[in-house]
Amino acid sequence: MTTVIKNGTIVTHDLTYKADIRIEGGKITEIGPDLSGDTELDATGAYVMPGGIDPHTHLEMPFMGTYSSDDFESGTRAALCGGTTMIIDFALPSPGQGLLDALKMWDNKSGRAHCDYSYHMAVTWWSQQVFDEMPEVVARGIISFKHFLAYKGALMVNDDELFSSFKRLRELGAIAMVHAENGDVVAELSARLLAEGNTGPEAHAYSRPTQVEGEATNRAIMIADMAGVPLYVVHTSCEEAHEAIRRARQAGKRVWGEPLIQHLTLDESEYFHPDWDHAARRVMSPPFRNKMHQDSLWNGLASGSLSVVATDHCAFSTDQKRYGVGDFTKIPNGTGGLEDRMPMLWTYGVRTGRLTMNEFVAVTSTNVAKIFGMYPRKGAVAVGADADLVVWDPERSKTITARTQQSAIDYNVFEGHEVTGLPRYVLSRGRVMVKDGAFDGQEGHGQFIERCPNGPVNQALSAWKDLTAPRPVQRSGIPATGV
Ligand SMILES: NC(=O)NCCC(=O)O
Ligand SMILES: [Zn+2]
Ligand SMILES: [Zn+2]
Repeated sequence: MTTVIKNGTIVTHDLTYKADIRIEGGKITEIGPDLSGDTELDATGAYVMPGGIDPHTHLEMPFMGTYSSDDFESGTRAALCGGTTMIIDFALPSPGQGLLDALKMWDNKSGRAHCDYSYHMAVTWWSQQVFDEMPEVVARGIISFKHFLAYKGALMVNDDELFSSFKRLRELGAIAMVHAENGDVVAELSARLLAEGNTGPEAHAYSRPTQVEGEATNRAIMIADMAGVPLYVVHTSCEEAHEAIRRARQAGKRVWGEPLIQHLTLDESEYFHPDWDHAARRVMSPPFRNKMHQDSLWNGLASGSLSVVATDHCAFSTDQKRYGVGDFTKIPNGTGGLEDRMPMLWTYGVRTGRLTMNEFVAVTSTNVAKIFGMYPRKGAVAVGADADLVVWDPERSKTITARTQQSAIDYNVFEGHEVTGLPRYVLSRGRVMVKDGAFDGQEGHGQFIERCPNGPVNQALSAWKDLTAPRPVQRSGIPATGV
Protein backbone atom coordinates (compact mmCIF):
# COMPACT_ATOMS: atom_id res chain seq x y z
CA MET A 1 0.00 0.00 0.00
CA THR A 2 1.53 3.31 -1.03
CA THR A 3 0.20 6.77 -0.33
CA VAL A 4 1.27 9.78 -2.37
CA ILE A 5 0.83 13.42 -1.40
CA LYS A 6 0.50 15.24 -4.73
CA ASN A 7 0.74 18.79 -6.04
CA GLY A 8 1.93 20.40 -2.81
CA THR A 9 4.79 22.69 -1.89
CA ILE A 10 7.16 21.08 0.59
CA VAL A 11 8.31 23.41 3.36
CA THR A 12 11.16 22.30 5.63
CA HIS A 13 13.30 24.29 8.07
CA ASP A 14 15.62 25.25 5.19
CA LEU A 15 13.88 24.68 1.85
CA THR A 16 10.64 25.45 0.01
CA TYR A 17 10.02 23.51 -3.23
CA LYS A 18 7.34 21.75 -5.25
CA ALA A 19 7.39 17.95 -5.19
CA ASP A 20 5.25 14.91 -4.47
CA ILE A 21 5.93 12.54 -1.55
CA ARG A 22 5.56 8.75 -1.64
CA ILE A 23 4.95 6.89 1.64
CA GLU A 24 5.24 3.17 2.28
CA GLY A 25 5.41 1.23 5.56
CA GLY A 26 5.04 4.44 7.55
CA LYS A 27 8.17 6.01 6.03
CA ILE A 28 8.85 8.52 3.28
CA THR A 29 10.27 6.45 0.41
CA GLU A 30 10.52 8.97 -2.43
CA ILE A 31 10.30 12.71 -3.04
CA GLY A 32 10.04 13.98 -6.60
CA PRO A 33 7.81 15.06 -9.47
CA ASP A 34 4.79 13.15 -10.79
CA LEU A 35 4.66 10.29 -8.31
CA SER A 36 1.69 7.95 -8.13
CA GLY A 37 0.40 5.54 -5.47
CA ASP A 38 -2.56 3.44 -4.31
CA THR A 39 -3.98 6.38 -2.34
CA GLU A 40 -3.46 9.96 -3.46
CA LEU A 41 -3.92 13.00 -1.23
CA ASP A 42 -4.28 16.28 -3.05
CA ALA A 43 -2.15 19.10 -1.66
CA THR A 44 -2.92 21.67 -4.35
CA GLY A 45 -2.52 25.16 -2.85
CA ALA A 46 -1.13 23.69 0.37
CA TYR A 47 2.22 23.35 2.13
CA VAL A 48 3.51 19.94 3.13
CA MET A 49 5.53 20.20 6.33
CA PRO A 50 6.93 17.92 9.02
CA GLY A 51 4.19 17.38 11.60
CA GLY A 52 4.48 19.54 14.68
CA ILE A 53 6.29 18.19 17.72
CA ASP A 54 5.21 19.63 21.06
CA PRO A 55 8.02 19.00 23.55
CA HIS A 56 6.10 20.17 26.60
CA THR A 57 2.82 18.55 27.69
CA HIS A 58 1.37 17.32 30.98
CA LEU A 59 -1.31 14.72 30.26
CA GLU A 60 -3.16 13.19 33.21
CA MET A 61 -0.57 14.71 35.51
CA PRO A 62 -1.07 14.63 39.29
CA PHE A 63 -0.61 18.25 40.36
CA MET A 64 -1.84 20.55 43.13
CA GLY A 65 -4.26 18.02 44.55
CA THR A 66 -5.84 16.95 41.27
CA TYR A 67 -5.03 15.54 37.81
CA SER A 68 -4.79 17.54 34.59
CA SER A 69 -7.95 16.76 32.62
CA ASP A 70 -6.61 15.77 29.21
CA ASP A 71 -5.19 12.26 29.10
CA PHE A 72 -3.15 10.62 26.35
CA GLU A 73 -6.35 9.90 24.38
CA SER A 74 -7.92 13.38 24.32
CA GLY A 75 -4.55 15.15 24.42
CA THR A 76 -3.10 13.41 21.38
CA ARG A 77 -6.45 13.72 19.55
CA ALA A 78 -6.24 17.48 20.12
CA ALA A 79 -2.61 17.49 19.01
CA LEU A 80 -3.33 15.76 15.71
CA CYS A 81 -6.31 17.99 14.93
CA GLY A 82 -3.99 20.96 15.20
CA GLY A 83 -1.21 19.49 13.06
CA THR A 84 1.00 18.15 15.86
CA THR A 85 2.11 14.54 15.28
CA MET A 86 4.28 13.94 18.30
CA ILE A 87 4.39 15.07 21.92
CA ILE A 88 6.94 14.79 24.71
CA ASP A 89 5.24 14.50 28.10
CA PHE A 90 6.86 14.63 31.55
CA ALA A 91 7.16 11.53 33.72
CA LEU A 92 6.88 13.04 37.17
CA PRO A 93 8.00 10.99 40.18
CA SER A 94 6.57 12.21 43.48
CA PRO A 95 9.35 13.24 45.83
CA GLY A 96 10.66 9.93 47.26
CA GLN A 97 9.47 7.86 44.29
CA GLY A 98 11.99 6.14 42.01
CA LEU A 99 12.41 7.19 38.39
CA LEU A 100 11.74 3.71 37.03
CA ASP A 101 8.60 3.42 39.12
CA ALA A 102 7.34 6.72 37.68
CA LEU A 103 8.11 5.49 34.18
CA LYS A 104 5.87 2.46 34.76
CA MET A 105 3.02 4.81 35.72
CA TRP A 106 3.49 6.87 32.56
CA ASP A 107 3.66 3.74 30.40
CA ASN A 108 0.29 2.72 31.83
CA LYS A 109 -1.24 6.05 30.79
CA SER A 110 0.27 6.42 27.32
CA GLY A 111 -1.14 3.24 25.74
CA ARG A 112 -4.15 5.19 24.48
CA ALA A 113 -2.15 7.73 22.48
CA HIS A 114 -3.20 8.43 18.89
CA CYS A 115 0.18 9.90 17.95
CA ASP A 116 3.80 9.11 18.79
CA TYR A 117 5.19 10.29 22.09
CA SER A 118 8.19 10.30 24.35
CA TYR A 119 8.82 11.46 27.91
CA HIS A 120 11.18 13.77 29.70
CA MET A 121 12.02 12.55 33.19
CA ALA A 122 11.51 15.01 36.05
CA VAL A 123 14.04 15.14 38.90
CA THR A 124 11.86 16.18 41.83
CA TRP A 125 14.23 15.02 44.60
CA TRP A 126 17.83 13.88 44.82
CA SER A 127 19.30 10.71 46.32
CA GLN A 128 21.61 7.78 45.57
CA GLN A 129 18.60 5.97 44.10
CA VAL A 130 17.89 8.76 41.62
CA PHE A 131 21.59 8.89 40.70
CA ASP A 132 21.68 5.10 40.20
CA GLU A 133 18.49 4.92 38.11
CA MET A 134 19.40 7.70 35.68
CA PRO A 135 21.49 5.48 33.33
CA GLU A 136 18.59 3.03 32.91
CA VAL A 137 16.25 5.91 32.05
CA VAL A 138 18.70 7.09 29.38
CA ALA A 139 19.13 3.52 28.11
CA ARG A 140 15.37 3.44 27.55
CA GLY A 141 15.66 6.42 25.20
CA ILE A 142 14.65 9.16 27.65
CA ILE A 143 17.52 11.59 27.40
CA SER A 144 16.15 14.82 28.92
CA PHE A 145 15.57 15.56 32.62
CA LYS A 146 13.53 18.47 33.98
CA HIS A 147 14.21 20.27 37.27
CA PHE A 148 11.80 22.63 38.98
CA LEU A 149 13.32 25.70 40.60
CA ALA A 150 9.74 26.67 41.53
CA TYR A 151 6.96 24.97 43.53
CA LYS A 152 8.69 25.15 46.92
CA GLY A 153 7.71 22.33 49.25
CA ALA A 154 6.47 20.20 46.36
CA LEU A 155 8.61 19.66 43.25
CA MET A 156 11.39 22.22 43.80
CA VAL A 157 15.05 21.18 44.00
CA ASN A 158 17.83 23.24 45.60
CA ASP A 159 21.05 24.41 43.94
CA ASP A 160 23.22 21.61 45.38
CA GLU A 161 20.74 19.02 44.08
CA LEU A 162 20.62 20.80 40.74
CA PHE A 163 24.40 20.79 40.40
CA SER A 164 24.63 17.09 41.36
CA SER A 165 21.96 16.15 38.85
CA PHE A 166 23.48 18.29 36.07
CA LYS A 167 26.91 16.69 36.60
CA ARG A 168 25.33 13.23 36.33
CA LEU A 169 23.55 14.25 33.12
CA ARG A 170 26.81 15.37 31.58
CA GLU A 171 28.29 11.90 32.28
CA LEU A 172 25.29 10.32 30.59
CA GLY A 173 25.23 12.56 27.50
CA ALA A 174 21.77 13.82 28.44
CA ILE A 175 20.00 17.21 28.27
CA ALA A 176 19.19 19.23 31.41
CA MET A 177 15.89 21.12 31.53
CA VAL A 178 14.66 23.71 34.01
CA HIS A 179 11.46 25.40 35.04
CA ALA A 180 13.20 28.64 36.00
CA GLU A 181 11.42 30.65 38.69
CA ASN A 182 12.90 31.39 42.12
CA GLY A 183 10.61 29.27 44.31
CA ASP A 184 11.80 30.79 47.61
CA VAL A 185 10.94 34.32 46.50
CA VAL A 186 7.61 33.22 44.99
CA ALA A 187 6.66 31.52 48.27
CA GLU A 188 7.44 34.63 50.30
CA LEU A 189 5.68 37.01 47.91
CA SER A 190 2.63 34.73 47.83
CA ALA A 191 2.38 34.63 51.64
CA ARG A 192 2.68 38.42 51.84
CA LEU A 193 0.05 38.97 49.14
CA LEU A 194 -2.41 36.64 50.88
CA ALA A 195 -1.78 38.34 54.24
CA GLU A 196 -2.56 41.70 52.61
CA GLY A 197 -5.87 40.40 51.26
CA ASN A 198 -4.76 39.76 47.68
CA THR A 199 -6.53 36.45 47.21
CA GLY A 200 -7.73 36.62 43.57
CA PRO A 201 -6.14 35.12 40.44
CA GLU A 202 -4.40 38.41 39.60
CA ALA A 203 -2.23 37.88 42.70
CA HIS A 204 -0.78 34.79 41.00
CA ALA A 205 0.81 37.18 38.48
CA TYR A 206 1.90 39.61 41.21
CA SER A 207 3.64 36.74 43.04
CA ARG A 208 5.75 35.83 40.00
CA PRO A 209 7.32 39.02 38.65
CA THR A 210 9.76 38.74 35.75
CA GLN A 211 12.73 39.08 38.12
CA VAL A 212 12.04 35.65 39.68
CA GLU A 213 12.27 34.15 36.22
CA GLY A 214 15.31 36.18 35.13
CA GLU A 215 17.23 35.29 38.29
CA ALA A 216 16.46 31.57 38.10
CA THR A 217 17.20 31.36 34.37
CA ASN A 218 20.57 33.01 34.86
CA ARG A 219 21.36 30.77 37.85
CA ALA A 220 20.45 27.59 35.98
CA ILE A 221 22.55 28.65 32.99
CA MET A 222 25.61 29.24 35.16
CA ILE A 223 25.17 25.97 37.07
CA ALA A 224 24.74 24.05 33.80
CA ASP A 225 27.84 25.71 32.41
CA MET A 226 29.87 24.68 35.47
CA ALA A 227 28.54 21.13 35.15
CA GLY A 228 29.25 21.10 31.39
CA VAL A 229 25.75 20.03 30.34
CA PRO A 230 23.49 21.53 27.63
CA LEU A 231 20.45 23.29 29.11
CA TYR A 232 16.90 23.69 27.81
CA VAL A 233 14.83 26.36 29.59
CA VAL A 234 11.10 25.63 29.43
CA HIS A 235 8.35 28.26 29.12
CA THR A 236 10.59 31.33 28.73
CA SER A 237 8.11 34.16 29.16
CA CYS A 238 9.96 37.45 29.60
CA GLU A 239 12.82 39.65 28.46
CA GLU A 240 14.87 39.05 31.64
CA ALA A 241 14.94 35.30 31.01
CA HIS A 242 15.41 35.76 27.27
CA GLU A 243 18.26 38.21 27.92
CA ALA A 244 20.03 35.63 30.09
CA ILE A 245 19.65 32.99 27.37
CA ARG A 246 20.73 35.38 24.61
CA ARG A 247 23.80 36.50 26.56
CA ALA A 248 24.76 32.90 27.36
CA ARG A 249 24.45 31.81 23.74
CA GLN A 250 26.59 34.73 22.62
CA ALA A 251 29.19 33.61 25.15
CA GLY A 252 29.26 30.11 23.63
CA LYS A 253 27.14 28.38 26.26
CA ARG A 254 24.82 25.64 25.04
CA VAL A 255 21.35 26.87 26.04
CA TRP A 256 17.96 26.76 24.36
CA GLY A 257 14.85 28.77 25.27
CA GLU A 258 11.26 27.69 24.73
CA PRO A 259 8.48 30.31 24.63
CA LEU A 260 4.90 29.07 24.73
CA ILE A 261 2.21 30.04 22.24
CA GLN A 262 0.20 31.38 25.21
CA HIS A 263 2.92 33.84 26.25
CA LEU A 264 3.38 34.97 22.64
CA THR A 265 -0.29 35.76 22.06
CA LEU A 266 -2.04 36.39 25.41
CA ASP A 267 -1.13 39.09 27.89
CA GLU A 268 -1.44 39.96 31.58
CA SER A 269 -4.70 41.89 31.10
CA GLU A 270 -6.42 38.47 31.20
CA TYR A 271 -5.81 38.41 34.98
CA PHE A 272 -7.62 41.72 35.50
CA HIS A 273 -10.84 40.41 33.93
CA PRO A 274 -13.84 41.03 36.23
CA ASP A 275 -14.95 37.39 35.90
CA TRP A 276 -13.03 35.25 38.47
CA ASP A 277 -13.35 32.14 36.30
CA HIS A 278 -11.95 33.92 33.24
CA ALA A 279 -8.85 35.02 35.14
CA ALA A 280 -8.34 31.74 37.02
CA ARG A 281 -8.55 29.68 33.83
CA ARG A 282 -5.44 31.55 32.65
CA VAL A 283 -3.40 30.99 35.80
CA MET A 284 -0.18 29.29 34.84
CA SER A 285 3.48 29.60 35.76
CA PRO A 286 5.10 31.76 34.62
CA PRO A 287 2.07 34.07 34.16
CA PHE A 288 1.24 36.00 31.00
CA ARG A 289 3.28 39.20 30.56
CA ASN A 290 2.94 42.54 28.75
CA LYS A 291 3.55 43.53 25.12
CA MET A 292 7.23 44.43 25.67
CA HIS A 293 7.94 40.87 26.79
CA GLN A 294 5.88 39.42 23.96
CA ASP A 295 7.87 41.43 21.42
CA SER A 296 11.08 40.16 22.99
CA LEU A 297 9.94 36.55 22.55
CA TRP A 298 8.89 37.06 18.93
CA ASN A 299 12.19 38.74 18.16
CA GLY A 300 14.07 35.89 19.81
CA LEU A 301 12.35 33.37 17.57
CA ALA A 302 13.17 35.40 14.45
CA SER A 303 16.80 35.94 15.43
CA GLY A 304 17.43 32.40 16.71
CA SER A 305 18.13 33.25 20.35
CA LEU A 306 14.93 31.29 21.20
CA SER A 307 14.53 27.90 19.59
CA VAL A 308 11.13 26.25 20.09
CA VAL A 309 7.44 27.12 20.54
CA ALA A 310 5.60 24.70 22.86
CA THR A 311 2.32 24.68 24.80
CA ASP A 312 2.99 23.28 28.30
CA HIS A 313 -0.49 21.80 27.76
CA CYS A 314 -1.77 21.19 31.30
CA ALA A 315 -5.54 21.58 31.18
CA PHE A 316 -7.76 22.00 34.23
CA SER A 317 -11.53 22.40 34.12
CA THR A 318 -13.30 25.42 35.63
CA ASP A 319 -14.37 23.26 38.58
CA GLN A 320 -10.74 22.34 39.21
CA LYS A 321 -9.66 25.98 38.96
CA ARG A 322 -12.26 26.81 41.62
CA TYR A 323 -10.20 24.90 44.22
CA GLY A 324 -8.49 28.28 44.54
CA VAL A 325 -11.49 30.50 45.34
CA GLY A 326 -10.35 32.63 48.27
CA ASP A 327 -6.67 31.61 47.92
CA PHE A 328 -4.93 32.07 44.56
CA THR A 329 -2.09 29.70 45.56
CA LYS A 330 -4.56 26.79 45.38
CA ILE A 331 -5.63 27.45 41.76
CA PRO A 332 -4.14 24.54 39.76
CA ASN A 333 -1.44 26.03 37.52
CA GLY A 334 -1.77 25.29 33.83
CA THR A 335 -3.47 26.06 30.52
CA GLY A 336 -4.28 24.13 27.35
CA GLY A 337 -3.08 24.79 23.80
CA LEU A 338 -2.21 21.53 22.01
CA GLU A 339 -4.83 21.92 19.29
CA ASP A 340 -4.13 25.62 18.81
CA ARG A 341 -0.32 25.99 18.85
CA MET A 342 0.25 25.56 15.11
CA PRO A 343 -2.74 27.61 13.81
CA MET A 344 -2.09 30.40 16.35
CA LEU A 345 1.60 30.56 15.51
CA TRP A 346 0.89 30.53 11.79
CA THR A 347 -1.74 33.26 12.14
CA TYR A 348 0.19 35.56 14.50
CA GLY A 349 3.68 34.60 13.31
CA VAL A 350 3.80 33.70 9.61
CA ARG A 351 0.82 35.74 8.40
CA THR A 352 2.06 38.88 10.15
CA GLY A 353 5.63 38.48 8.82
CA ARG A 354 7.20 37.91 12.21
CA LEU A 355 8.32 34.42 11.08
CA THR A 356 9.08 32.84 7.73
CA MET A 357 7.42 29.54 6.88
CA ASN A 358 10.81 27.83 7.28
CA GLU A 359 11.26 29.38 10.74
CA PHE A 360 7.75 28.13 11.59
CA VAL A 361 8.82 24.57 10.72
CA ALA A 362 12.05 24.97 12.67
CA VAL A 363 10.45 26.15 15.92
CA THR A 364 7.42 23.83 15.83
CA SER A 365 9.19 20.66 14.73
CA THR A 366 12.76 20.40 13.40
CA ASN A 367 14.56 22.17 16.25
CA VAL A 368 12.68 19.99 18.75
CA ALA A 369 13.74 16.82 16.94
CA LYS A 370 17.36 17.98 16.79
CA ILE A 371 17.62 19.16 20.40
CA PHE A 372 15.92 16.07 21.81
CA GLY A 373 17.77 13.39 19.85
CA MET A 374 15.35 12.14 17.20
CA TYR A 375 16.33 13.95 14.01
CA PRO A 376 15.92 13.08 11.12
CA ARG A 377 13.53 10.25 12.03
CA LYS A 378 11.19 13.04 13.21
CA GLY A 379 11.06 16.70 12.18
CA ALA A 380 12.15 16.09 8.58
CA VAL A 381 10.66 15.68 5.12
CA ALA A 382 13.33 13.32 3.81
CA VAL A 383 13.58 9.81 2.41
CA GLY A 384 13.77 7.39 5.35
CA ALA A 385 12.03 9.74 7.82
CA ASP A 386 8.78 8.76 9.54
CA ALA A 387 5.85 9.98 7.46
CA ASP A 388 4.60 12.34 10.18
CA LEU A 389 3.35 15.06 7.88
CA VAL A 390 0.87 17.89 7.80
CA VAL A 391 -0.72 19.17 4.62
CA TRP A 392 -1.28 22.76 5.65
CA ASP A 393 -3.97 24.84 3.99
CA PRO A 394 -2.95 28.50 4.41
CA GLU A 395 -6.45 29.74 3.49
CA ARG A 396 -8.54 27.56 5.77
CA SER A 397 -10.00 29.56 8.70
CA LYS A 398 -11.91 28.99 11.90
CA THR A 399 -12.77 30.79 15.09
CA ILE A 400 -11.36 28.93 18.09
CA THR A 401 -14.05 27.87 20.53
CA ALA A 402 -14.38 25.35 23.33
CA ARG A 403 -17.64 24.16 21.73
CA THR A 404 -15.77 22.34 18.95
CA GLN A 405 -12.39 21.59 20.53
CA GLN A 406 -11.00 18.12 21.25
CA SER A 407 -9.70 18.92 24.73
CA ALA A 408 -11.79 17.59 27.61
CA ILE A 409 -12.07 20.92 29.43
CA ASP A 410 -15.00 23.34 29.28
CA TYR A 411 -13.22 26.47 27.96
CA ASN A 412 -10.37 27.53 25.72
CA VAL A 413 -7.93 30.32 26.60
CA PHE A 414 -7.88 31.31 22.90
CA GLU A 415 -11.71 31.48 22.68
CA GLY A 416 -12.80 33.86 19.91
CA HIS A 417 -9.44 34.08 18.14
CA GLU A 418 -9.86 33.73 14.39
CA VAL A 419 -7.07 31.62 12.88
CA THR A 420 -6.19 31.28 9.20
CA GLY A 421 -3.94 28.36 8.34
CA LEU A 422 -5.15 24.88 9.35
CA PRO A 423 -4.40 21.26 8.51
CA ARG A 424 -6.10 19.69 5.47
CA TYR A 425 -4.53 16.27 6.18
CA VAL A 426 -2.43 15.07 9.10
CA LEU A 427 -0.49 11.81 8.82
CA SER A 428 1.11 9.83 11.62
CA ARG A 429 3.64 7.32 10.25
CA GLY A 430 1.70 7.38 6.98
CA ARG A 431 -1.75 6.80 8.47
CA VAL A 432 -4.19 9.63 7.71
CA MET A 433 -5.43 10.81 11.12
CA VAL A 434 -7.14 14.04 10.05
CA LYS A 435 -8.93 14.43 6.74
CA ASP A 436 -10.40 17.74 5.61
CA GLY A 437 -10.26 18.90 9.20
CA ALA A 438 -12.16 15.84 10.53
CA PHE A 439 -10.50 13.48 13.00
CA ASP A 440 -10.16 9.85 11.91
CA GLY A 441 -7.58 8.61 14.40
CA GLN A 442 -6.97 5.34 16.12
CA GLU A 443 -6.55 4.99 19.85
CA GLY A 444 -3.30 3.14 20.59
CA HIS A 445 -1.72 3.94 17.22
CA GLY A 446 0.89 6.12 18.97
CA GLN A 447 4.27 4.55 19.69
CA PHE A 448 6.92 5.41 22.23
CA ILE A 449 9.92 6.94 20.43
CA GLU A 450 13.34 6.16 21.83
CA ARG A 451 15.73 9.10 21.61
CA CYS A 452 19.50 9.05 21.27
CA PRO A 453 21.78 10.47 23.97
CA ASN A 454 25.13 12.13 23.42
CA GLY A 455 24.15 14.13 20.35
CA PRO A 456 26.45 16.55 18.54
CA VAL A 457 25.92 19.38 21.05
CA ASN A 458 26.73 17.15 24.04
CA GLN A 459 29.83 15.87 22.27
CA ALA A 460 31.07 19.34 21.33
CA LEU A 461 30.42 20.77 24.79
CA SER A 462 32.16 17.86 26.54
CA ALA A 463 35.16 18.13 24.20
CA TRP A 464 35.44 21.84 24.94
CA LYS A 465 35.04 21.39 28.70
CA ASP A 466 37.70 18.64 28.71
CA LEU A 467 40.07 20.84 26.72
CA THR A 468 39.61 23.83 29.01
CA ALA A 469 39.38 21.94 32.33
CA PRO A 470 41.65 23.16 35.17
CA ARG A 471 44.94 21.26 35.23
CA PRO A 472 47.83 21.27 37.68
CA VAL A 473 50.80 23.38 36.54
CA GLN A 474 53.87 21.23 35.90
CA ARG A 475 56.84 22.79 37.77
CA SER A 476 60.48 21.77 37.64
CA GLY A 477 61.38 22.55 41.22
CA ILE A 478 59.07 22.53 44.20
CA PRO A 479 60.38 24.31 47.30
CA ALA A 480 60.75 22.20 50.44
CA THR A 481 57.97 22.73 52.97
CA GLY A 482 58.96 25.16 55.69
CA VAL A 483 59.09 23.68 59.17
N1 LIG B 1 3.16 25.73 33.83
C1 LIG B 1 2.15 25.47 34.63
O1 LIG B 1 1.59 26.41 35.17
N2 LIG B 1 1.72 24.21 34.86
C2 LIG B 1 2.29 23.02 34.39
C3 LIG B 1 3.44 22.55 35.21
C4 LIG B 1 4.69 23.32 34.86
O2 LIG B 1 5.23 23.15 33.77
O3 LIG B 1 5.16 24.09 35.66
ZN1 LIG C 1 7.06 24.33 34.45
ZN1 LIG D 1 5.20 22.28 32.14
